Amino acid sequence: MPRTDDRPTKLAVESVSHGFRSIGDGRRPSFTQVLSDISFTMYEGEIVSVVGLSGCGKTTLLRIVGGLLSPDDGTLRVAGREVTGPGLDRAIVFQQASLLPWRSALRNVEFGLELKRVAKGEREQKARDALRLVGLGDYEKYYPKQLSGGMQQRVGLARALAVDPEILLMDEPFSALDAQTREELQVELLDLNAKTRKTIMFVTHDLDEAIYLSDRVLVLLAHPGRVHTVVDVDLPRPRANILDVKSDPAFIKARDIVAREIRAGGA
Ligand SMILES: Nc1ncnc2c1ncn2[C@@H]1O[C@H](COP(=O)(O)OP(=O)(O)OP(=O)(O)O)[C@@H](O)[C@H]1O
Repeated sequence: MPRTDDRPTKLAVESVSHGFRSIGDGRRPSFTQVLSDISFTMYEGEIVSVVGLSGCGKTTLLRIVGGLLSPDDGTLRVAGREVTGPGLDRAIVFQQASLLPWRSALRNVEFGLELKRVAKGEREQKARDALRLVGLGDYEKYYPKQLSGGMQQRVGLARALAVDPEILLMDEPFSALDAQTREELQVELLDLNAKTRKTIMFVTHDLDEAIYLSDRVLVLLAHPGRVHTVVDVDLPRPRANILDVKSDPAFIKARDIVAREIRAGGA
């Protein structure tokens, strides 16, 4: 169960269940229960990773929290308010940045602010600040095709941050990047979290990434997806560089526990 905490609750997921109906190829329609009775809480400034075997429902859960899917049952609260659909209080970063190719980096970051109807001058300022925050202050005029994969993902992150969401939802955001760029972005995400105190839900397959980034790791079991356990990561913040952290006994212990819990459920 999630530990209690003095910090304000940013996200409360209460008894969420969801299934998909498929209208198969001439056969009888079927229903698959994908998530069952999921409950957890995230506190302000926390990074919580969601891990579990492929198909256990991590992305489905993130899409429900993002309001892209309506759960069959259960309730979601963001900063105490019940939410039933998408909103600018939650921003999602996917594996691909999906930038608009005809817009510069700055204009891409402005996109969410346009939806929020922020006036032009303020929009540009906020977009510039967000680009600076992700280390791309000098690249505002560049178009997506002129940027590397890592830089495009940074622009996607800036676009999400610019609207100043309560919660950042990240679905394997670094998994398409090479190992070195991935590590750079992990370090930058921790730095960003320290500067902005954003609450971050982070879906990943990579246990090292989950432990390095997170305060807690939510382990889901499959068929149907359900919360098996929540593992606390007992590493201080700010975190040292990845190599030092990975050799820290607390890192090794947390990684072992998470790996064991995933296997225990998958057996
Ligand atoms: N739109 C959909 N229609 C029908 N079934 C779906 C749909 N989306 C997901 N599923 C099924 O729900 C289950 C969970 O999928 P989901 O993508 O959430 O899992 P995941 O844990 O994120 O997987 P992975 O780790 O492989 O990305 C899978 O069995 C998948 O086939």
